[in-house]
Amino acid sequence: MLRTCAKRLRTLGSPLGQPGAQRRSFSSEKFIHKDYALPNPSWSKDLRLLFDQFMKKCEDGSWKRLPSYRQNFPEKIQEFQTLYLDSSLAKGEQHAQQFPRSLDVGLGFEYVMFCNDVERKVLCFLQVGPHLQGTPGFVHGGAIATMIDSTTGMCAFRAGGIVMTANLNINFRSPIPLCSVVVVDSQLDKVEGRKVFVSCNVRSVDKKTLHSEATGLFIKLDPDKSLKK
Ligand SMILES: CCCCCCCC/C=C\CCCCCCCC(=O)SCCNC(=O)CCNC(=O)[C@H](O)C(C)(C)COP(=O)(O)OP(=O)(O)OC[C@H]1O[C@@H](n2cnc3c(N)ncnc32)[C@H](O)[C@@H]1OP(=O)(O)O
Repeated sequence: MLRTCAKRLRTLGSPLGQPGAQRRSFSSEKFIHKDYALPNPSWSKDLRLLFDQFMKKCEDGSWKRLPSYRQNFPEKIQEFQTLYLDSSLAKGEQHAQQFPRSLDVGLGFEYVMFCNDVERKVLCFLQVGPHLQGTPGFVHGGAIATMIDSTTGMCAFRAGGIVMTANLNINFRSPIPLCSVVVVDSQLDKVEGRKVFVSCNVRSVDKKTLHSEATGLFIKLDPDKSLKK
């Protein structure tokens, strides 16, 4: 698996074999507003198959592919600031990027999310790159938690608007091989006032292996309480 992964990355001209190659400029509009939830040469056959299968399901409108950018659009940041922050945008934050999109193509998280708002589900098809290693040959638990947080967070966001994670509870059942593809499957359980409850599991593509199970509690932000910085 790792060998196939390294081969795909070499085709990409990835920095894996050439230190310093393909470094991005932070200010590059091209990278910031590029939709990363679309196939690129680092995607394995498994990831492409899942992508194609769900793009077909999008045709009748029941499922929707969610685009994904490295940086939120300025108007979204402005809206968030106006509603929830009491201080001005700090210098460093002008270059802030979404954490799961911050690694070079193919090396970290390669993923696409699809949502079904009637079933209140968000699925994430995820390929875990070689820079996400924890135990040799397997994915770091923090990397798994990141994508569980992002997928359940998106599920909560679609139901409740702007939310923050208050609690994430994960059982790691079996390790995820590095460079494999997994399915992160999240489901909205209930909404109680400002509390949004979501559950999630992570399985292999053939569904035979349960890698992780999780529950998340998200709180809808209260515009009357600003977040302190
Ligand atoms: C910039 C633009 C944005 C636009 C977005 C656009 C597109 C993107 C869309 C989607 C992507 C989503 C993907 C991202 C996913 C990543 C999300 C993260 O990782 S977030 C970072 C980690 N989380 C924190 O750092 C939170 C730290 N905690 C807090 O700030 C507060 O505790 C907060 C906001 C969560 C709640 O604070 P309170 O003051 O508003 O609310 P209180 O009154 O404390 O709680 C409300 C109710 O919730 C319960 N509650 C709160 N925390 C709880 C907990 N940990 N366990 C159980 N219950 C809890 C309380 O007991 C209370 O319940 P009772 O109403 O009394 O019944």
